[in-house]
Amino acid sequence: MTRTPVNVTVTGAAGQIGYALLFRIASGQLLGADVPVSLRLLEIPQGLKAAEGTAMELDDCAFPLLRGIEITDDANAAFSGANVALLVGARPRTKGMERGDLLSANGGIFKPQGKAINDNAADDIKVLVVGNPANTNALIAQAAAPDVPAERFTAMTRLDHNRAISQLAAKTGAQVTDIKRLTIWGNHSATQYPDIFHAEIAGKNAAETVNDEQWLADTFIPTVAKRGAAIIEARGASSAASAANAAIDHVHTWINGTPEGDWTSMGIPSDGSYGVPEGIISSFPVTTKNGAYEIVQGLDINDFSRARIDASVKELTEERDAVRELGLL
Ligand SMILES: NC(=O)c1ccc[n+]([C@@H]2O[C@H](COP(=O)([O-])OP(=O)(O)OC[C@H]3O[C@@H](n4cnc5c(N)ncnc54)[C@H](O)[C@@H]3O)[C@@H](O)[C@H]2O)c1
Ligand SMILES: O=C(O)C[C@H](O)C(=O)O
Repeated sequence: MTRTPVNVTVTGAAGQIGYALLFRIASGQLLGADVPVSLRLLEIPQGLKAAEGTAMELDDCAFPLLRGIEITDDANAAFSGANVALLVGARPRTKGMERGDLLSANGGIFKPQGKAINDNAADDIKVLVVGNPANTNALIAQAAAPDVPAERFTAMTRLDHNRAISQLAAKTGAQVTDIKRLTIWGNHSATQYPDIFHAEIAGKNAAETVNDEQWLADTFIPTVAKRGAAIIEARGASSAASAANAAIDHVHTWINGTPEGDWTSMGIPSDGSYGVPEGIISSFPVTTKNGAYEIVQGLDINDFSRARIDASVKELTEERDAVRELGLL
């Protein structure tokens, strides 16, 4: 039986994340080895030629699942019939620039794109915002798409999740595959809180296994939370291949489900769980099944965690208030 291709729209397709992402989508790693895909690449006019070059390379791979590539600078065309939208195109943070500075620079991009999704995407559209500040950009896009269920707009904290697993594995000598139930709470920013109190390493509680609150507070949390800045410092450019990898993981898990006994982290519109104000897009522990996600409920939040979740959520409410004042909500 021939399956109808899934339409995947990627914005910022000519950028460095786009370059690391598109070949993996076309090869089947986003949706599955038996799912044909049709790509829509959205760029600004100056990016179109480079996007065409990437499309030539995609053709040259002769990917069996790739059924078409359209390149455009028109958001309405790019999101027409989109089933999955990866909103990557944005201005990346450069050396010394704080993420808060990016709000007004990037906010203007996500409002029209949210409207274009509202007006043109398929009914089952799933949106992942990667472009920073990802949580608040997702909120702006979601607010501009009143006809799309709010929960379809998500922001990427999977890179933080993967970074935290890798750091914890290195500290304990475990394999990354031994680590389960880790959570990123809050914003994709330096205030995020990687929580290991409910995590497990080979079935044992991670915080008890580490048993070193000073390492947790002074090394683990800042290393994970400031990893994006450390990569910029080292590479002179923000993370690209690891960000593309996390975007693949995020969408793949959303569609295909979390493994039994594990969960993942996603930036999603809060329903008020864990005292996070309803509506802001904050990272939570979630399980996924049949293309839908649910917040993991009933976790005990100790004082150490509470203070850090609250600090990141406070930053998110301030970002929301700032974009509201800019007329972006
Ligand atoms: N959430 C995360 O974990 C995470 C991780 C890494 C990077 N990022 C963010 O991802 C974004 C992209 O990073 P990059 O390194 O690929 O940047 P890049 O500058 O290499 O590419 C961005 C691309 O977006 C395009 N673009 C700009 N405005 C656009 C618009 N309105 N419509 C369509 N395309 C547009 C640009 O022309 C450019 O080609 C940045 O905001 C970066 O900070 C997020
Ligand atoms: O922090 C940044 O701007 C880069 C990116 O979000 C990252 O986490 O690598």
